[in-house]
Amino acid sequence: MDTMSFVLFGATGDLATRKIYPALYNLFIEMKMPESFSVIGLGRKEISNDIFQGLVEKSLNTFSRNSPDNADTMKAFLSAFRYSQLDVNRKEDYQKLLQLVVQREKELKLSENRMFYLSVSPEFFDVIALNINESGLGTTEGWKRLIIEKPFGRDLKSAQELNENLSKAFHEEEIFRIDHFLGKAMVQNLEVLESSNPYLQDLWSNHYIANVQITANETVGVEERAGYYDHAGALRDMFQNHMLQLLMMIATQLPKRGDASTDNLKKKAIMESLRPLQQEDVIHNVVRGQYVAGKSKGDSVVAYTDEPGVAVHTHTETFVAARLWIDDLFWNEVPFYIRTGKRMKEKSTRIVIEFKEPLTKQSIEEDGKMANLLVIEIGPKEGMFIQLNKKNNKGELEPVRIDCYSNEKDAPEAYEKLIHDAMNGDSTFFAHWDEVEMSWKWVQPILNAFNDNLIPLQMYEAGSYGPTGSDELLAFEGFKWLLDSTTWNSASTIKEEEYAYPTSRK
Ligand SMILES: NC(=O)C1=CN([C@@H]2O[C@H](COP(=O)(O)OP(=O)(O)OC[C@H]3O[C@@H](n4cnc5c(N)ncnc54)[C@H](OP(=O)(O)O)[C@@H]3O)[C@@H](O)[C@H]2O)C=CC1
Ligand SMILES: O=C1O[C@H](COP(=O)(O)O)[C@@H](O)[C@H](O)[C@H]1O
Repeated sequence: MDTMSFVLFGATGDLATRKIYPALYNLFIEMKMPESFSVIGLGRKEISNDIFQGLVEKSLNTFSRNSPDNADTMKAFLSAFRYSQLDVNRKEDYQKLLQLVVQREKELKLSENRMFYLSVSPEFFDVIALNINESGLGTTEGWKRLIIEKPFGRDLKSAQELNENLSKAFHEEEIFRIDHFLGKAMVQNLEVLESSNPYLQDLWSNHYIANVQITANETVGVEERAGYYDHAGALRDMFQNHMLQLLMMIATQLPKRGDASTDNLKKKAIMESLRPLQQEDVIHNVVRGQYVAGKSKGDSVVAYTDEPGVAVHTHTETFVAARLWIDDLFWNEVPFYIRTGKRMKEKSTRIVIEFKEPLTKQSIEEDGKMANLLVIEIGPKEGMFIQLNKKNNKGELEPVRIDCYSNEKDAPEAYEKLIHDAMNGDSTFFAHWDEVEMSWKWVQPILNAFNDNLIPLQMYEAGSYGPTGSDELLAFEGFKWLLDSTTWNSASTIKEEEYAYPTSRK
C-alpha cells in the first residue's frame, strides 16, 4: 500500500474516538497500514501533540477490539500522530496545515498521497473541500482522496448542491462516502452468496421468491442525539441511506465479483427500476411511526416526545416501513418490504427472503408446513440460515433451520474494512453519487408527504414491533413480518429461546 498522510478533520470528536482511531490501530497491528504514514488530527481546541496522542491512546484503551497492551507497538503507532488547531472557516489554518503535512511527508519520506477524512458536521463539508483546493493541500504529486460521513444532504436539492460543491475540488472517484452498513461482514458477503451458490442462482427470481423483507430494528431510543435526530427522523437517518443500500445489494444480480464501477452500475440499475412513488401513493405504501412510553429490555422508558432535546409536539418519525417494487425482469411482482425503527422489541438487522410454492405462486403455511426461507443476519448476530420443513417423531411437519453463524469474536469492524478499502482506492463498498442521488429522488415524495402531514403518525409502544400499520402493509399481499418473536411463538414449533441462541452457538 502507498505511503500517505491521513488528515483527520474532527479529531477530537466522538466518531474519531469511538471508531476511527481503533480502526487505524487494528489495521496497524494487523500490518494493513502502509509501511510509513502520518496522521494529522484537526479540531478547534488548542491542544499539544502529547495531549492529542494521549487522547488517541485513551480511545484505544476504551474502544479497540485488539487490546493495546504492547507498549512498543503503542509507541510506534502514536509516533505517527500530530495535531494542528484548525477552524474550518479560517484560511490561514489551512496554510499552517499544509506546512505540517509537507514537513511530515519529508520527515517520514512519504509520497504525496493525501487522505482527507471529514469527521465533522456535514455543514462543513463544502467549505473544507473548497479550502483544501484553494490552500494547495489538494495539489499533490500523488493521489488525494476524501472520506465523508453521512448524512449526505437532507433532501434531493441539498444533496445535489453539496455534490456540486465537492465536485469543484474532488473527482467522483476521489470521493469515498461512508455508509457503514456496507462495511458489515454479512453485507459484504451478499456479493458472493448468490455467485458462489449455484442453487441460489436458479432460485433468485420472481419465479421462486414470494417477497423480501429488510429490517433494521434497534432497541435504543434517540439517546443523546436529539439535536440531530429530531431534524432528521428515521427516513433520513436510516432509510434513504442504509436501507436502500441493503435493497440495492440484495436485489443486484451479481454473477461474479465485479469491480467498483460494475457493481455501481448494477446497483444503479436497481434504483432505475425501482417503481417511483407519486405523492398520493405514499399513504398506501409507507407507514410512519413514533414511539410512546413502554418497556425496553424490562426497563420503563419514556416516549420520544419526552426525550431530552426533543420538541414536545414533534412529528419526527422514529419508525418507517415501506413497500417497494422493482420493475425488472427478475423482481417484477415481488414486493420488497423495508422497516426500521428505534425502541423496538429487539435489535436486529436482517434480510429475509421468503420462497413461494412454485405451483401456486404463493407462500403457503398449512398443516405445520412453513415457507422456505433464506435469512441473512447482518447484526448483532452475523450469519445466515435456511428454513426447510421436516417430519417430527409424531409425523407432523415442522420447520427446521440449517444455520451458520460467525463465531469470530474479534472480527474486523465496518470502519476498519472501509478505511482500508479507501486507502487502497477501492470504492466498491462506498455509496456512489448516482446511487445517493437516486435514493434521494425516490425518497423525496415521502419527505414531502411527511412535511405536509399527509401521512398519519402512528404511535407504537416502546419495546414493540412498531405500529399496526406496518403489519397491515404486508397483510395486503397476504404476508407478515417473519421472525418477530411473536410470529414464531404463534406460527411455528421453533421457540423464541431457540431463535435467540442459534444452534451452532449453543
Ligand atoms: N458519532 C457517531 O457515531 C457518528 C457520526 N457520524 C457523522 O460523523 C461526523 C462527526 O460526528 P461526531 O464525531 O459525532 O461529532 P462531534 O460533535 O463529536 O465532533 C465534532 C468535531 O468537529 C470539530 N469541529 C466542530 N466545529 C469545528 C470548526 N468550526 N472547525 C473545525 N473543527 C470543528 C470538533 O472539534 P472541537 O472538539 O475542537 O470543537 C470535533 O472534533 C458527523 O458528520 C456525523 O454526522 C456518522 C455516523 C455515526
Ligand atoms: O447510521 C446510523 O446507524 C445506527 C445503527 O447502526 P448499527 O450498526 O448499530 O446497526 C443508528 O443507531 C443511527 O441512528 C444511525 O445514524
